[in-house]
Amino acid sequence: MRILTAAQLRALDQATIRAEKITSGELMERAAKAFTKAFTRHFPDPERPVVVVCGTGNNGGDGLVVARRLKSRNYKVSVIQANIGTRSADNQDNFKRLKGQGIEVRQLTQGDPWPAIAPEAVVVDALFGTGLGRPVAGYWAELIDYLNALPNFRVAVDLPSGLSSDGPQEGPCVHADLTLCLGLPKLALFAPANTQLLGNWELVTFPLADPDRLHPEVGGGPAYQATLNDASELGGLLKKRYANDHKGTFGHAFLVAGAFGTMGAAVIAGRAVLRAGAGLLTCHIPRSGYEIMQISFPEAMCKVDTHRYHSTEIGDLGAYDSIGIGPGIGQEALTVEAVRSVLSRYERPMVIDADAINIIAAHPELLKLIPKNSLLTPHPKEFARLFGETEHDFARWQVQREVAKRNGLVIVLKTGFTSIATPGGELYFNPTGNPGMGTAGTGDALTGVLTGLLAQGYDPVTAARLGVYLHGLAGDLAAEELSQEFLLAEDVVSHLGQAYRKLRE
Ligand SMILES: NC(=O)C1=CN([C@@H]2O[C@H](COP(=O)(O)OP(=O)(O)OC[C@H]3O[C@@H](n4cnc5c(N)ncnc54)[C@H](O)[C@@H]3O)[C@@H](O)[C@H]2O)[C@H](O)CC1
Ligand SMILES: [K+]
Repeated sequence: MRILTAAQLRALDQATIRAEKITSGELMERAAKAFTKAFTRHFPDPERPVVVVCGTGNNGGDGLVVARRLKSRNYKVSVIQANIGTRSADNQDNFKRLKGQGIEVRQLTQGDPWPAIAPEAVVVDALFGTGLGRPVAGYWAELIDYLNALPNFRVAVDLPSGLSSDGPQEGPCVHADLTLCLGLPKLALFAPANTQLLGNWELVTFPLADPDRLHPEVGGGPAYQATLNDASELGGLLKKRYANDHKGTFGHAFLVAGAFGTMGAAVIAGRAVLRAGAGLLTCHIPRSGYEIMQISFPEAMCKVDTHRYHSTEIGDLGAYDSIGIGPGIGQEALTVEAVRSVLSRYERPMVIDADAINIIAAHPELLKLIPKNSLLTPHPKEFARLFGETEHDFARWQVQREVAKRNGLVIVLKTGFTSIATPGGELYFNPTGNPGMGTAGTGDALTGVLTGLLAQGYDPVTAARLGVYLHGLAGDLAAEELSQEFLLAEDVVSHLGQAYRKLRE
């Protein structure tokens, strides 16, 4: 599913109107109908009052249609009409259509005292959407502050009013508890800095033209800025398994992980390699980790380092279909040389994580040695160490894209909505995962999953998109069953099976 800028969304609306020979009013009706359906799912009790706060653009127009539709379902709905500027045509039409419906409308003009809102009412925020042209100021900014100070549950239409859809946040913004985003996702939904403003967000879909056909109309560049990975597309990327397939078919993975005191990282990542479906796994570990590995994870083969506590000399790599390097390896001088040697000798895409990333950050000349199309999986701090600090989420995505393209790498930036930048310049966002996965070892599990997918012959971009999705979905299924608080990395790994099953459905 494509992620569009506000300008691209406007062009898409026009393309839809032309292609389907409908009016803009009919498109607004579609959007508001889909919103109302989602809203009534969240708030099924029509007795609970709903106050729709409408602006004068099309976001306000949506709000007016929502009010009319809720009324027809017998909801106790009223409207506060904020007279911000000139009404859009569809706002005007729908304002007229409210007459005679028995809906109370209160007018709010600059300077008026704040309207009273019963504390149990759900406030529907329809002041501004994607048409926001500048930060909200003056009286209307104070209205936003007033709404934010109320105890009411706030549901945003499309976006919380005041939110910048395509760039860093400036100015006041409604703090929504729930955002029902219309049509297609906007970049702002994925920015960690916006988490508090958006509350939970959901996408409310309705038929729109195909954005991939927009190109000529938005003038140059791709007609979308990023893509949200969805199950229907990813499910189709899963490889089929055939009756005569065997261990060899699914690849031999090699994992360089663990050191004295961090052997758990090797165990977790190793399990994830095989649970993701690789045929064979060899782990390179320091001598003191040998028993730990063999006892806790008998399915793995072990290559033991000459050093008791660290990995220092890594042997022949020719036999392996994929390599994962980094979890728990530490940053000893001898380990730095071991990493350097693996990067220079291996010629296929590999997975680079954790301490291997920190080693590369401390020795930037290593960046050039990374085999093309390898996967790097930094979290934000590791990303900053590698590629520098950025001012905001949007600048970081820009840097992520540039470094992925320039170095021919797949960069997996691990956040709430993990982003994946590809050597071809694409940016993908992942929708699965939950805060319960913020626990020791889940990153090691991701490294294992990605290494396991590469071993099976998935191309690196597909491996990244699928691996991040499956890992997050496994975490979601585990949290559903066990609660977020209880979750351990091993629960994520042990739910990979259900995640595969669900994705294949
Ligand atoms: N395909 C869809 O998803 C559809 C979504 N729709 C909704 O339309 C809005 C966008 O509507 P638009 O009229 O372009 O803009 P807004 O209503 O967001 O607000 C614009 C309005 O406000 C003025 N304005 C802008 N910034 C400020 C400011 N800082 N202070 C004061 N006034 C400001 C501006 O001049 C306009 O008058 C989208 O979000 C959806 O909710 C449609 O229903 C069609 C289908
Ligand atoms: K809004």
